Amino acid sequence: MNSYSTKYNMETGLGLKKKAPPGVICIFGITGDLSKKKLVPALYALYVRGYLAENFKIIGFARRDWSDEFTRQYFKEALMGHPFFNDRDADEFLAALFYHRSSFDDPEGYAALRKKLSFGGDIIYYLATPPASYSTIIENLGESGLCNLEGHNIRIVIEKPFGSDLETARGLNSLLLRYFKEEQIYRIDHYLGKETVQNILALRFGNSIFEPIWNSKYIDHIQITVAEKIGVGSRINYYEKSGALRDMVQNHILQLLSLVTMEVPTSFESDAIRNEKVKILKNLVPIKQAEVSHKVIRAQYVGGYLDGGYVKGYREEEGVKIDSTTETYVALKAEIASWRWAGVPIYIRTGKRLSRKLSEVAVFFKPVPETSLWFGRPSPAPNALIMQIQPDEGISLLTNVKSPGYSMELIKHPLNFKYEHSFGDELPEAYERLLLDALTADPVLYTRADELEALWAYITGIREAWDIVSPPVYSYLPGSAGPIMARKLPAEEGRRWRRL
Ligand SMILES: NC(=O)C1=CN([C@@H]2O[C@H](COP(=O)(O)OP(=O)(O)OC[C@H]3O[C@@H](n4cnc5c(N)ncnc54)[C@H](OP(=O)(O)O)[C@@H]3O)[C@@H](O)[C@H]2O)C=CC1
Ligand SMILES: O=C1O[C@H](COP(=O)(O)O)[C@@H](O)[C@H](O)[C@H]1O
Repeated sequence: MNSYSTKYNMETGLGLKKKAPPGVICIFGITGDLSKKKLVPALYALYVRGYLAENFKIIGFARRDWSDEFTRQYFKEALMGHPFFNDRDADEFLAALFYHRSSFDDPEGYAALRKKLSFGGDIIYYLATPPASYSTIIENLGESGLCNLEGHNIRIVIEKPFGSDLETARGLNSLLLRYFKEEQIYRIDHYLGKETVQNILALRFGNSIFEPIWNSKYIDHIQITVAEKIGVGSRINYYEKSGALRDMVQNHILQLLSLVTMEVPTSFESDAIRNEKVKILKNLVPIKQAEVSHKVIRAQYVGGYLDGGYVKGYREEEGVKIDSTTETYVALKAEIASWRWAGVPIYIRTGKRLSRKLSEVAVFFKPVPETSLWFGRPSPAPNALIMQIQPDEGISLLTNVKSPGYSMELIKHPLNFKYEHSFGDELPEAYERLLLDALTADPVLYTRADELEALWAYITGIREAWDIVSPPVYSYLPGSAGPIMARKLPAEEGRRWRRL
C-alpha cells in the first residue's frame, strides 16, 4: 500500500471495487510517445490509487539501447508533472519496470522475453507500436508459444488504428484469432474510457424520465461534434493515409452514436452492451455513391491566423502532398433504419484547427405543438439535452422558463450539471480505466470483432464512394467552425449546427 491510496479513495469515492491481480503487462513500444504520455502515467495513477497488486510488473519492449535503470530514470522524469507525483511512490512504482531490448521481428527476442515472464500471474501484451508492426508481433508471440503459457491468463490489447478498412480489419482479426480467443483480445478506443462517455449509459438507463421519450416520436435530431483546435502536428505520416473519417468517425464518433442510440441492454456485462451496440451499427443506413457528395462534406484547413499567430494550412505541412485530398474535417448525416430511429437524422462533424476543443452529443427534442397557446408570442425553443464529453464535462438540459416580469415571456435557460462542481475537477484519465479493465479481464469498454467490422463496413462504404465520385475537398480557415458547405447538411432540412 502506498501513501495516497486510502486517502484518495475515501475522498473521491472511486472505490476499490476491483484490483488488478498479480501479473505483468508487457508494453511493446515502451520508448514511444503513447507510452510516455498515457500508458505509464495511467499505470502510475493506478498504482498510487492502490489498484495494482503488490508484485505487479511492467516490461517495456523496444529496440533502443536502454537499460532498466535508464528506462526508470526516463519515466521518472516523465512522471514529474503527474498530479500524484512524489519521489517515494514514483521510485516504488518504477522498481517494477524492466526494459527488454529487441526488434519486433527477432524470434530470439521473444525467446528471451519468455524467461522474463516466468514470475507468474496474468500476462497482458499491450501493442503501443506503429500499426504496421501489429502482425509481426502477433505472429511472433504466437509462433514462440507466448500466447499459450501454462498457468497464465493471457490477454492482448491493440491500439488504434485497427486496420484501415473493412478488409484489413478482418485480416487483423483473423490473424489474432489464429493465436488468441476473442475473449483475450482487447481493441482499444480511448473515448470509451472517458467518464463522460460512460455517463451516457448511466443517464439514459438510470433515469426513468428519458427512456419513454428516447425515440423518433419525441426526438427531432441528434448532433455529435468532436472539434479540435490543434492541427495534425507530428503525426503527418499516419494522418495523410487516415484522414478525419478514419481517424475520428470510424471509432470515437460512431461509438458515441451507438451509446446514445442503442436499446436497453439486459445487463452492464460486456457482451450485453456490445450486442446492442452491434445491432445499431449494423442498422446504420449505408451512404450510397449517388448521395455521398451531399450527405458527406469533407474539407481541409488552409493557412491563416489563430490566436494571434500564423498556422500552416494542411497542404503546407511537411510531408503532405500539395494536391493531398486527405480530409482534416468531415461532416455527415447518418441515419439508423430501426423502429426507434427511423426519420431521425444524426449530424456528425469533426475536424482539426477549428475554433475550439469540444466533444459533445446534443439531442434535440421536437418543439411543442403549434397551437393558439403561443399565439402572438414567439414559440418556445425546442428542448435539447447536451452531453458535454470535454472540456467542462457535464450535462445541460436546455429548457424554457418564464422570464421575470408581468407577462408570459419565455427565455431559454439550461439546467446544468457540471462534474467539476459536483465531484471536483479530477476525473480519472481514460487510459486508467481502460488499463484497469484489461488488467482485470473486463472487456466492456473494448471493441468486439463484429462491432469493429460493422464500424469499418459503414466507413469503408463512404471511402469507396469517395474514391469513385471524388467529391470536392472544401477549405476552411483555422479558428473557424469548419467549411461553409457543412452548414448545408442540417440547413437543407430546416436545422442548424450548434454554435462552435
Ligand atoms: N501517440 C499518441 O498520442 C497516440 C498513439 N496511438 C497509437 O499508439 C500506437 C503507438 O503510437 P506512438 O507511441 O505515437 O508511436 P511511436 O512512433 O512514438 O513509438 C513506436 C514505438 O515502437 C517501437 N518500435 C517501432 N518499430 C520497432 C521494431 N521494429 N522493433 C522494436 N521496437 C520498435 C519504437 O521503439 P524504438 O524507440 O526503440 O524505435 C517505439 O517504442 C500507434 O498505433 C498509434 O496509432 C493512439 C492514440 C494516440
Ligand atoms: O484518437 C485520436 O484522438 C485524438 C483526440 O482525442 P481527445 O481525447 O483529445 O479528444 C485526436 O487528436 C487524434 O487525431 C486521434 O488519433
